[in-house]
Amino acid sequence: MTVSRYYDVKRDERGKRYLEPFIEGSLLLGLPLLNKGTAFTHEERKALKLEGLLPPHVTSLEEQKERNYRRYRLIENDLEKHIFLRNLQDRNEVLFFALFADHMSEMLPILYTPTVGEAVKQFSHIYRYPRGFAASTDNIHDIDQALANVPLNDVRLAVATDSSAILGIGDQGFGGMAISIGKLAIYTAAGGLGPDKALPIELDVGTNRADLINDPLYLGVRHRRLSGEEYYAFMDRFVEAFCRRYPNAVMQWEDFGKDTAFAVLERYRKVLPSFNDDIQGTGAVTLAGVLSACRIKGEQLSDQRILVYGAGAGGVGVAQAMLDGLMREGLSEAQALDRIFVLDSKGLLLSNRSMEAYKQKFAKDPALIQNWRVEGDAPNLYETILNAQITVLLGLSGQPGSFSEPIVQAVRAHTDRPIIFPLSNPTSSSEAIPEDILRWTNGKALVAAGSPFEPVELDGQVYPIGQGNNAFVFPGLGFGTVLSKAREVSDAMVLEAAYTLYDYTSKHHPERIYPPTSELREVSQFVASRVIRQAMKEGLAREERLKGLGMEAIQAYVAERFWQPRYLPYKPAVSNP
Ligand SMILES: NC(=O)c1ccc[n+]([C@@H]2O[C@H](COP(=O)([O-])OP(=O)(O)OC[C@H]3O[C@@H](n4cnc5c(N)ncnc54)[C@H](O)[C@@H]3O)[C@@H](O)[C@H]2O)c1
Ligand SMILES: O=C(O)C[C@H](O)C(=O)O
Ligand SMILES: [Mn+2]
Repeated sequence: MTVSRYYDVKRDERGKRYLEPFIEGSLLLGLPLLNKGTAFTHEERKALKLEGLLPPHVTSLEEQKERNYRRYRLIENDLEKHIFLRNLQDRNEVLFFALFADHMSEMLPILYTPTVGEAVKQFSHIYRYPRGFAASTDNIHDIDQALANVPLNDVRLAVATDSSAILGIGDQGFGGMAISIGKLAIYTAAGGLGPDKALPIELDVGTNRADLINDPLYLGVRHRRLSGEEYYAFMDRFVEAFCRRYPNAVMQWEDFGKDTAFAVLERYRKVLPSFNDDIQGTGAVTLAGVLSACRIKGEQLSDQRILVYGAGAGGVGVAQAMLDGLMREGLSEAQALDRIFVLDSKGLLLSNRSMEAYKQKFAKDPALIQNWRVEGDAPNLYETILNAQITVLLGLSGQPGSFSEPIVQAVRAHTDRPIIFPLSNPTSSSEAIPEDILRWTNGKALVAAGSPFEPVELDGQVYPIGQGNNAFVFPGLGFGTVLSKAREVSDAMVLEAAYTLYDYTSKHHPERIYPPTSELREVSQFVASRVIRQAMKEGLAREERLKGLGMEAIQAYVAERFWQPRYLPYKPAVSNP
């Protein structure tokens, strides 16, 4: 099997990798995985029939980066910057990833949250060039044929969304493809996954947005979303065909709304190694951050009383992670549940009202609130904070501004150093602005947010704002699963990712809640290594080469396989005289 229909990656006598293309001339310049642009050497130009098609001067990768970075810096609008970088990715992937790697913290908010949210919304209007795989109600009946058209033969990790709950901006129809593309760009830039091993996928089952369907430029199928049996018939067909085409691939489910997220995860997690980023990745990243905040406070997680605001994929995933963390500190499940309070749009979850199955574990016995002072049927956010003496407030509601000053002061009534994480994305959905929380609490609150925020200056002191985003977990979790060839992504592997992030932060940044995003690559390598070790411990790893390796050897194994943005030399199959 070759890596792609259009080329293969081989090793020479000395073990050095090179590209063997099956196409030549201008076709090569049109494929972003093969194109080097002006960096093709004179020898390569001759051998590949590129002479005359490129300017005479051969440019180095460094010079190409410089040329593009200069243009990039002249663009003022973030969405235009996103479009510029995406165009570069669609022209020349090595150059794109080399540039991204050099400017990780600067470009992350452009390629990923929050600007990717705008790219999702505008997808059909800013569209330029195809990328990834579009499964839809138009091709699901010939899905094997459609998948056979994908030129990549060795996909190891796919990110798929049905676009029903993109970030906090809801149903986005076909536009969700931009999220799958964005997540995979991080997998390559920070997670070590080769771009030829990655496949972004949009599962276009329709949209319930009339404005999209009525937009003449809209690129998705024009009907309401499939639901119920029809939806799962679509998903079953897709998953079966995907496993036939890519039997070695791991799947990351992304931005499925609460009505499908839990069901899809459970339905397929033993069919193919897979995880839901919003449930599991978010749970892990939040647990790591709350543990770090506790360390800064000089307290234990079990000293806290935790409120999770929002009970969808993110909220329930976070509540479960808190439960796991509390039990690791020695609490029984019942004791741990006593410290966790989950609210949805109707208020505190109470077991005497009907609710979706995935919420039920966190619902409280109504007897608990008998002596609470409450005005409506169920305690609201403010009432729960006061009555339950909350010390940790976690926002996964997508409700901007819901952590107002009275809410934050209510938490402060129970602790001098409240832990407050408005985790909803993009920036416009954040439950609060970190600067406000710090001002309201005279800098005492321990704050992290889902979207990036500039450091806050208050009374001469500078507070960096950690980014509590699953980007600190999914690249390492996914790449570790790929490298270990794990049969499944177990709950213990996800939890291991959380403690790895926590350990990394404790060691390298003891004063911070999360590391700076410039260290995403280091974090991801460490997470991948410990996820591999955990998969081995549980007997899930199928990679023979890992047998008997200790932690140091596993780390070396990961580092060696970490994809680097460097041009490989070309050696055409038919040698030229
Ligand atoms: N920081 C991160 O890494 C991260 C990860 C996942 C999700 N999130 C954020 O969490 C938010 C929700 O995403 P999701 O995937 O859980 O979506 P979802 O559709 O699965 O769930 C949304 C939930 O929001 C809650 N909600 C809605 N209105 C509310 C209200 N008025 N009061 C209280 N709760 C209300 C409901 O409980 C609902 O279930 C989004 O803004 C998303 O960006 C952040
Ligand atoms: O995409 C992000 O920035 C994080 C998370 O997956 C989300 O849905 O908000
Ligand atoms: Mn998401």
